[in-house]
Amino acid sequence: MLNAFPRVPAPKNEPVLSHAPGTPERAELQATLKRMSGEQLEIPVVIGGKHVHSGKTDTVRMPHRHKHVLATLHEAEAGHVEQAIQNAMSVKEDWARMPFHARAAIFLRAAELLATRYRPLLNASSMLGQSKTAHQAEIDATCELVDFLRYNVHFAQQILSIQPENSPQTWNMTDYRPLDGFVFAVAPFNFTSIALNLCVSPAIMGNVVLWKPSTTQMLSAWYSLELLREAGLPDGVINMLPGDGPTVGNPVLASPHLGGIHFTGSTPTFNSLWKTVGENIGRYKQYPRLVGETGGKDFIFAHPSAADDLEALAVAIVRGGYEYQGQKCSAASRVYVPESLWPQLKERLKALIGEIKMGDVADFRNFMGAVIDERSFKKVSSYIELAKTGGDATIIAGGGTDRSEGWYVQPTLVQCNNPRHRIMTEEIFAPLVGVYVYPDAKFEETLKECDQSASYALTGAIFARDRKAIETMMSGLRSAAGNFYINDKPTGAVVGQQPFGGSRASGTNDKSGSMINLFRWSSPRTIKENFAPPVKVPYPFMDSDPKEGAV
Ligand SMILES: NC(=O)c1ccc[n+]([C@@H]2O[C@H](COP(=O)([O-])OP(=O)(O)OC[C@H]3O[C@@H](n4cnc5c(N)ncnc54)[C@H](O)[C@@H]3O)[C@@H](O)[C@H]2O)c1
Ligand SMILES: N[C@@H](CCC=O)C(=O)O
Repeated sequence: MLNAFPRVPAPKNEPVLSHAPGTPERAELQATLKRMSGEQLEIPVVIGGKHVHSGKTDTVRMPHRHKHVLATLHEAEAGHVEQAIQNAMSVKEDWARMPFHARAAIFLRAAELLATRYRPLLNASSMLGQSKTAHQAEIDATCELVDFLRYNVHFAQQILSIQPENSPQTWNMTDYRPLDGFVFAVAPFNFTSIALNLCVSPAIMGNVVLWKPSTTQMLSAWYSLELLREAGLPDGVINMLPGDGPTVGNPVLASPHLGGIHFTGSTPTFNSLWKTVGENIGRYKQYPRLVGETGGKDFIFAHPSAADDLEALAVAIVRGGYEYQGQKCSAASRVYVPESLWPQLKERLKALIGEIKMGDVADFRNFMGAVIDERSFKKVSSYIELAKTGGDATIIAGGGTDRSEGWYVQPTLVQCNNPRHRIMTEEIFAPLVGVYVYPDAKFEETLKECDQSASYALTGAIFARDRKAIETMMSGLRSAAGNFYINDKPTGAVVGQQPFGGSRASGTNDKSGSMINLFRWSSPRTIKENFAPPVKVPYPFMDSDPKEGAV
């Protein structure tokens, strides 16, 4: 019992630890990597806090050593989905009625645990299971997830405090109820933080969630759920349903209790979920909210006036394009360069790419690990083959692949002679960057090409010194990216600083890690209380004046 509406602690972005040689965090992480590499977890379906071993199993492997099994996971089937829905609906009222400060405390405690004891666990599991380097794991699995937890509590409190005007004798209120039914959170493989945040943001607003992580993210997903359990999350608020997409998804989407989908993943998958919801629309007890952050074909566009910033441009292309093997929805994957800059830039890119070390992420000298799985390896290999044999394209750097031990793909740079080349327009989601070199005089024409040639609009970056050119690019590319960077790479959005999301085929642009996203998980009720309700029917103007007669 608490007779107060306390302010939540002011959030600050979690500092990124360097893991440099000699630091305590490096020693702790290395010890955890060693221990986890020697274990083989058994990951269950989790319903109402109970661990269910379905018996239908799959394996989680290291992408960079694909024979190494890290975990066996039990896959959920239709019966488990039904149990999970029943369980979620049975705890829904209790969770929704829990006072905000109590819900908030659970997520704040989780943030604290993650910033300390769970840090090496989440970092190591993301490194081993998703092939992230120590730095990429730290900025995702620890820092961004801590930020999501703390900022979402802060944003939720701000929302609750947004209240309507009052008038004499009346008091008006907005009651931020959770949605009717449950929320289905469907997660991609590539970000540990995003996967859990898909659950946390609806849950902080009082919703119950069915969570379907990606099979290739299951190791870090398991430790993420353990984190919330240890922080005090009641059983059933988040039920975890590992497994095949449609096997889990179809029965969930058929439930009359579906209240919303919180999705991050590819555009085709979100389209198929949306289509199924449309087909099932008559079944639902409410209109499900559909929130989806999807694919990208993110650009870097250089203006001739970036000549004095060539090194920054080259580094932005390399970091933006190849960090985490180009498997960020925000990764730079098409670059537009003026002819005047290309000869010098090309040499710098060749040199920088040539220095990149790729290999086992437990070896901290490596800048890149492997791509996530065989499907991804085959997909990017087919684009490399296209570059080699299809004409209209030249491989400038990289182009090699090796599947013998891990799913390794060299950082690859391909010059395309046609701005509509498939490498310049399709999401590949791997370390492959396309470059189109344009005549300086065709700057504005090429800007239009950049805006129109891909169906996505997630992130984009421009490089220029000339302020007039910056303004022209800002306005010419206004609809081409939901996150727009000036003289910076297009990746690395920070919660609270650059709310993240895109439009067109990149999603509903509900800006994860912001108040905008949290609003989607609430069904507000407006309440008016009248302290002096009228006690007679006639209006005052009808009161009869004895001197007035009918006109
Ligand atoms: N815009 C963003 O914020 C953002 C962030 C991260 C990743 N992404 C995108 O995610 C993609 C990469 O992730 P991925 O390969 O895991 O995506 P994906 O679409 O293959 O899978 C995403 C999730 O959907 C599930 N799924 C597939 N079919 C389903 C169905 N019928 N019902 C229910 N669930 C189903 C998968 O099992 C997985 O958990 C890229 O396209 C990337 O751009 C976008
Ligand atoms: N928010 C991340 C991208 C997430 C997508 O995979 C970034 O800004 O780089």
